[in-house]
Amino acid sequence: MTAAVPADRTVVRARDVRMSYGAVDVLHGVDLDIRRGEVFALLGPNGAGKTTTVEILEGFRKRSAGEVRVLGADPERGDDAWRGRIGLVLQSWRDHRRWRVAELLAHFGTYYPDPRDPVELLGLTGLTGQADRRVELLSGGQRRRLDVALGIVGRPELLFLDEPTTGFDPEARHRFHALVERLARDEGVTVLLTTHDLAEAERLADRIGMLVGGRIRACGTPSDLARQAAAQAEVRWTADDGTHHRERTADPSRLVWEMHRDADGPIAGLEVRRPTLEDTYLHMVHRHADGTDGAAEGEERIA
Ligand SMILES: Nc1ncnc2c1ncn2[C@@H]1O[C@H](COP(=O)(O)OP(=O)(O)OP(=O)(O)O)[C@@H](O)[C@H]1O
Repeated sequence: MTAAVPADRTVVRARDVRMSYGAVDVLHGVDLDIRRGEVFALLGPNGAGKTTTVEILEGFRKRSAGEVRVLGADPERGDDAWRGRIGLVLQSWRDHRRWRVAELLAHFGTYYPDPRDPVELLGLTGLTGQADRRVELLSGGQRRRLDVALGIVGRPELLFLDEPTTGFDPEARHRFHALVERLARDEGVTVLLTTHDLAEAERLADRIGMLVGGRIRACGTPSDLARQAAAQAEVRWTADDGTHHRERTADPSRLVWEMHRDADGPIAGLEVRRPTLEDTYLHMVHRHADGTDGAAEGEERIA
C-alpha cells in the first residue's frame, strides 16, 4: 500500500516581496518557504526588515510588490477563518489592563472554535500564580508570557513569534523554549520566530533565514549557513618550540590529516574550532555592509 501523499507542506511562501516606506526601500525581494511543522527563525540586524516581513505575512501590512501565500491564502485577503488558524504574539494586554489574567485568557478563547483551557495556558506559560492578578500589575516578563499564552489560546496551525523572549528571565526562557518545542513536536505547529538571541535560534529552529540588506542572504540549518557563508573552521596547535599556531580552513579534517602525516609524533594542543552561528551571522552581516542599506540589483543571492 502506498502511503498517503501529504497535502501541500508549504505553509508560508513568499516570492520577490518588496516593501517601501515612502521613498525608503526596506525589502528588496524576499523569498521564503516554510514547511508544515517547522520552526523557522528569521535573524538579521536591527532595521533589517524582520518585523516588516512578519507583519506582511500576518496580513497586517500591505506589501509594495511580490507574491505571498500563508496557509494557502494571500494574507491581504485572509478572512476570519484563516485568521483563526494563525497565532500572533501581540501586546494585546495593553487594552485590557484591568482584566484578571485567567479571565482575559477565557475571554480571548471565546473568539476560537476549540480554545485551550485557561488553566492549561497558565501552566504552560508559568503564570499559574498570577491567575487572579490584574494584567496591569504583572511584571514586564510576566506580561510577555501572557502575550505568548494569548498567541496559542486558539490552537494555531501557524504561530508568529516576534522577539518573544525579550525580558524573560532564564527560567522563563527555558520554559518558553520547551513550550515551542512541544507545540512543534507534539502538535505539528509551524513557528516563525524572530530573535536576536542566536543561542535561542540554534536551539529552537530547524532552519534559519538571515535577512540582511533587504533580502534573505542565506537559509538553512546552522551548518548549511556556515557553508553558505564560507565561514571557516580554525585549527589550533602548539609547535615543538612551544609557539602557538592557528590556521583557518574550510576543510579542517584534511589539514589535521596532513599535519599528522608530516609530524614525527603527537601534536600538542591540537584543537578544531568549528564556526559558530555567531561567526556565520557576523560574517554575513559584514559581507553585506551595515545590513540595513539597500542591496544593489543583481547582487549575489544565496537563498
Ligand atoms: N511604519 C513605518 N514607517 C516608516 N518606516 C518604517 C516603518 N516601520 C519600519 N520602518 C523602517 O523600516 C526598516 C525595517 O524595520 P523593521 O522594524 O521591519 O526591522 P527589524 O528587522 O524588525 O528591526 P529590529 O531588529 O530593530 O526589531 C527600519 O529602517 C525602520 O525604521
